[in-house]
Amino acid sequence: MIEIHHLTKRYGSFKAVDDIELVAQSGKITILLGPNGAGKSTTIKSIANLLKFEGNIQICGYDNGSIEAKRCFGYVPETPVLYDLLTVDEHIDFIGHAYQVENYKEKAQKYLELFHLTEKRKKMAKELSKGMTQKLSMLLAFMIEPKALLVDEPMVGLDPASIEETLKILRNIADEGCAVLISTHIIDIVSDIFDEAYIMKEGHIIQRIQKNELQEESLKDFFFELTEGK
Ligand SMILES: Nc1ncnc2c1ncn2[C@@H]1O[C@H](COP(=O)(O)OP(=O)(O)OP(=O)(O)O)[C@@H](O)[C@H]1O
Repeated sequence: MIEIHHLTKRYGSFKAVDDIELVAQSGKITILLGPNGAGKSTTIKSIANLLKFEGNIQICGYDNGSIEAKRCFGYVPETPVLYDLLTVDEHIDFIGHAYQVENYKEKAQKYLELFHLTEKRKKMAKELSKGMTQKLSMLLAFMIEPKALLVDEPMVGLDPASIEETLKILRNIADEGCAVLISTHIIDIVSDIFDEAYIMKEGHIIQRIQKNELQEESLKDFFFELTEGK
């Protein structure tokens, strides 16, 4: 579970995120939706403890700055952070050892196949296409079998088949008990798989809604009503 209480992030005097509350439950896909500049990435980076912030964030019951929290969450950033000169296999070895993942090669193999990266294993990160680097970045976060998963704009740069595969994987990961939190502004892609949505605008959470509360209305219509078509 990921719990955020009274999260505020200021850049100078500007509040990019203003006193938000959010809970991403284990076994569920929670989405953070909002127009450009709403504060989604700032929220995700605060959860990943990459930014200084005010408030309290717990991951799996631990303060997000603690080593215990770091061991239990995976993070897929908006722009993949890889080592240009390491191969796909070397990235897998590095993360497998750093997180002390048992049988990490087997776990990675499953995602290499699902993402059609098997024949790229000996390629350096700098030799991969943009979509392939995104897939490698996801593979590295998924193979540690996280209890909480932060995914920032995961579908940018992926082809339609890869988007479908990624959505299936995210659903499976949630069904195995992980708290999956996805930040995105592309509503169509997540409208089928989300369990709960938080809608963010100008640094505030303006609405929280469960999928079964939407009834006839689509998530997109609901979102546009709240954000005035942004
Ligand atoms: N390093 C920074 N310094 C100053 N302001 C920043 C910084 N990073 C983000 N901001 C501002 O904070 C606000 C929220 O930005 P953030 O990147 O969190 O939005 P977002 O919802 O992820 O947007 P997008 O969908 O465009 O990625 C924006 O007004 C942005 O200009």
